Amino acid sequence: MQTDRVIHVVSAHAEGEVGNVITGGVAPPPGDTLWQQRDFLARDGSLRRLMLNEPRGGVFTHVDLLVPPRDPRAAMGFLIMEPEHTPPMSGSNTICVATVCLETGIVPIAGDETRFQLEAPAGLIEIVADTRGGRVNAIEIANVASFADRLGAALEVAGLGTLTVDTAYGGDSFVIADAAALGLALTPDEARDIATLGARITAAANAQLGFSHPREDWGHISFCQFAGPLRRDGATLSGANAVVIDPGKIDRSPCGTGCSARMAVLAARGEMKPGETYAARSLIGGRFDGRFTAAAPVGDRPAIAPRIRGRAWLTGTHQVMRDPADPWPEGYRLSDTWPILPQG
Ligand SMILES: O=C([O-])C1=[NH+]CCC1
Repeated sequence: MQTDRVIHVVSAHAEGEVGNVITGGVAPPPGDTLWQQRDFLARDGSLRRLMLNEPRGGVFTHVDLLVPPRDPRAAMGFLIMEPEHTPPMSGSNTICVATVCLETGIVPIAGDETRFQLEAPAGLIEIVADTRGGRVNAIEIANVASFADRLGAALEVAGLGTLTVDTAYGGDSFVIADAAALGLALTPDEARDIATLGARITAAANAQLGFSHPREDWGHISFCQFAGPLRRDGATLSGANAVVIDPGKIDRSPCGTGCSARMAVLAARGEMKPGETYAARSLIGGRFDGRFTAAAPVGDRPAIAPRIRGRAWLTGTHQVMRDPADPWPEGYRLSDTWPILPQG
């Protein structure tokens, strides 16, 4: 056996969405802040290609790199690599990272409930873990401030005509379209169509609407979220969503940043009040419980402080290697399983 890399990975999924965690073998990227480290990973791309390209990964995977935190209140920092983007924050990835940290002892379990902080490029994320019985039963995260950007914007999409969409930020940026208006029931058999359509809507939204965070250097729309109908039962709104991740695959979880963005839009429309919850379902039946805890303005922009609760499970440990004689040292991808990113 020959290898010039040994990267230690604990693999996991959160409500169905893969979030593999690099626990060793990779030096922290250059940068004085996690955002600068994030920038480096996004520009350099070599770690993403090694871990997410075939034969070591695939368009269905994300990988999270543990790094020393910069904020002394955080137990650990982490950098998120999705198939195309290196985002400020991600709900399913945070739940995977928190679960891996607890179940491998990086963060000690402290009785029935374990509280700690993680640091993402977007900032400190409070973690409340249900650790009854000495294992992780669920993770609740206090996500970053989330806000609606545009409500009821017109969007021209070739072959579909003019859609009415919302855009919002929930730790990452979304264009949100009404699933029913597009004839989508959000059932698993629609997955390929949803993924293809969603990638086209994201590209059109970037070309026609755009996004700019008032504080963060985040100037594009990352995802299209198809929002299913909501049913209200007292203080709880229940419904499905499907979030399409560039270059065109569906989040198997209900998408924590997507739920946060959707709650921000509901709040902006007066359709959700502080203290109410959003029980979100994904195409495979994964569930996140979102809670609109309070208003949390971002500068002069109305915003909410969302919390997301979900479960993750470990699926294995791996030592990722690279043989110097491998003719594909950074792996490979083909559009039959890794779609080509549509242009606007
Ligand atoms: O839960 C989340 O926010 C996400 N899951 C995959 C992409 C973003």
